[in-house]
Amino acid sequence: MSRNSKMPGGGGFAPVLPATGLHSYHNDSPPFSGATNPASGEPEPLHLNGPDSHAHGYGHGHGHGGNVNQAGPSRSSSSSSSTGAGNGAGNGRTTQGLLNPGMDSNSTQNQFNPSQNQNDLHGPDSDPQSHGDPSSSSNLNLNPSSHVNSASNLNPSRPKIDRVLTSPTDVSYSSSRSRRLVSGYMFGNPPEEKSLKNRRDSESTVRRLSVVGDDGLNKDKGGTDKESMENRTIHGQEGVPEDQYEEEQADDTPHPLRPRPSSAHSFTTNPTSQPDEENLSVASSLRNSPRDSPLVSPGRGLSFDNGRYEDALNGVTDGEADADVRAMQATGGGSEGFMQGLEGEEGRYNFPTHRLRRRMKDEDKVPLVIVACGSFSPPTYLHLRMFEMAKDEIVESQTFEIMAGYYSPVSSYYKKSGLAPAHHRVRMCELAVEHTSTWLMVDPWEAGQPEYQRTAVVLDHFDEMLNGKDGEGGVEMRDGTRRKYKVMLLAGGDLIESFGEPGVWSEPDLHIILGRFGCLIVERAGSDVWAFLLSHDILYHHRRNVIVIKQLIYNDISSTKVRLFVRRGMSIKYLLPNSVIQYISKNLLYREPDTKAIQS
Ligand SMILES: Nc1ncnc2c1ncn2[C@@H]1O[C@H](COP(=O)(O)OP(=O)(O)OP(=O)(O)O)[C@@H](O)[C@H]1O
Ligand SMILES: O=C(O)c1ccc[n+]([C@@H]2O[C@H](COP(=O)([O-])O)[C@@H](O)[C@H]2O)c1
Repeated sequence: MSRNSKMPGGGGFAPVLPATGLHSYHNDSPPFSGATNPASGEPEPLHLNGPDSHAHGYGHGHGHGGNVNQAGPSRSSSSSSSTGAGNGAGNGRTTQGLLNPGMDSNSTQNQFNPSQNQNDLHGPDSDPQSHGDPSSSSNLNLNPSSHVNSASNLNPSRPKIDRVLTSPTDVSYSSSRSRRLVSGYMFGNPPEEKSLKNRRDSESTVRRLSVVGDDGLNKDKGGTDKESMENRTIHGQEGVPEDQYEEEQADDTPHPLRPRPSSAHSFTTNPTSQPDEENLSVASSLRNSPRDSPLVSPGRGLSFDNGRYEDALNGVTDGEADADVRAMQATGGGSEGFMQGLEGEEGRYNFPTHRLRRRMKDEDKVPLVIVACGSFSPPTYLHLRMFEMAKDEIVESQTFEIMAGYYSPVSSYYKKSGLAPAHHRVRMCELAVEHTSTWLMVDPWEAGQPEYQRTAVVLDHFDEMLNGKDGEGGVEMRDGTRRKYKVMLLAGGDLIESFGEPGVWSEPDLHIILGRFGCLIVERAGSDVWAFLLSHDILYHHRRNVIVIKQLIYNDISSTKVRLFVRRGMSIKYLLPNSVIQYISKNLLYREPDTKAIQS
């Protein structure tokens, strides 16, 4: 890989590929590698289809009270991946109008803000401070509850989910994502006929509580003045991102779960420092003799002696081969209560922030949070590697600074063969990252929803959790101002190729995902990402908000095959973390044919 020359403001120019005028961070790569505007991380202005083009695709179905007419002209045009932006551009109408003919196209409540459209299609402003302006979110009416409403209205005539699949085996399903159409979803799954209100009410309370934290500046707690708002930080949980550990330790407040110096062992959690002898001895005792190690307490999860480093989620670990002693652990009861749908405090949703960095090392860059949506049934080393590959690419680009990464396992209502129940998949993802990563976390929100949530909704949820409303969230800059986290979707090439499958994704959602958020795409053997990017109009349109990641060492561990191995009694060791293997074994997962695998 070649390092790109640095742009003013800390960004990097990717070399221009002569034939196309597009950019790549790799000299040997086809031309899609996220030549984003370095200041904001957003694409530079695009004028593919003239000024009217943005009318298409943005007035989408989200947040509508009304129904989306999928049979309308927009759907038929969007059913082909190659007609996306192009077709819509010509008609000069908003998709909102097209999708919902009964609605007044001037209705601001249900319409996209034209300035947002402008931003998305013609490149958002280059001011990092205004990036991800909350107004755009509110104008887009993308809050999760409105999405849920719109999701439930996308196709009111769709049948209810049949949660017991009568489908072929995983293998046949995973061989092509188009098979998912066979399994019955279009634009996600049909909603359950449950009232979301109670859950949502408590959820929004929880959200306020968990995101703002207990600095007393929460509106609900009386801190509503401007100064208070400006000083707000996201302190959902007590965890301190790894690289802030030393810094924040300066105040002498011991972190309840962070390793504390003791007479027995002392080591630093600063990942940038070289491991000292003590670090090495702790780490090596973990690696060499897991069961005897003071770090490992079978049945209780990883725990340092004298409670110095506990697994608050009480996970199963058996000497994770690659356990990282610097890994911050979540506090509280984890996601278990929430995933079980318990009432009250026990079932409270907490947005995990224990590894979220809240300050930047290089404020010229754009603070980035990476979100991977998927089934993770089970999570494998490939899923962990995806994030590391993305990290390398991001570092190379010099445009962004990674603040955290999240898995968002899909709920049990996603109609795909081979899904273990959502609570198991959340727990497996937690186990996979708990001791092996210093920057990855698992958000149980999507998995715990009582109906399927589309990816655009999920990304919007992250945006809200991270950046809050009314400007209280985001990253604190040295001058006291706040900058919004940019949220990007991390996905494999095969998932991206499903963008082109008729009826799977809604075109307006793709504009949201690619335009407002952005995508990191990991190449996957068997899918030609480059060709697809060129052929898909919406992807091409947002190409500067898309970063393609080359797999320099190909890894094609497949969850489908892992499930089959389990069923056939074959070894799955070294394909996924030990803790996950043990969890699968303890909970007897994947023993049955997949037709029986989906239960809540
Ligand atoms: N080998 C791979 N290379 C690149 N991306 C991958 C690979 N495997 C999975 N992904 C990506 O990981 C995310 C989650 O994938 P998923 O949980 O479906 O894993 P999977 O191994 O493909 O599972 P399954 O076999 O059940 O389809 C998706 O974005 C998917 O594209
Ligand atoms: O938002 C949509 O319309 C949509 C359509 C198809 C798939 N998705 C998401 O894509 C992900 C696919 O995951 P997987 O495991 O099937 O690769 C999962 O998170 C789904 O919710 C999302």
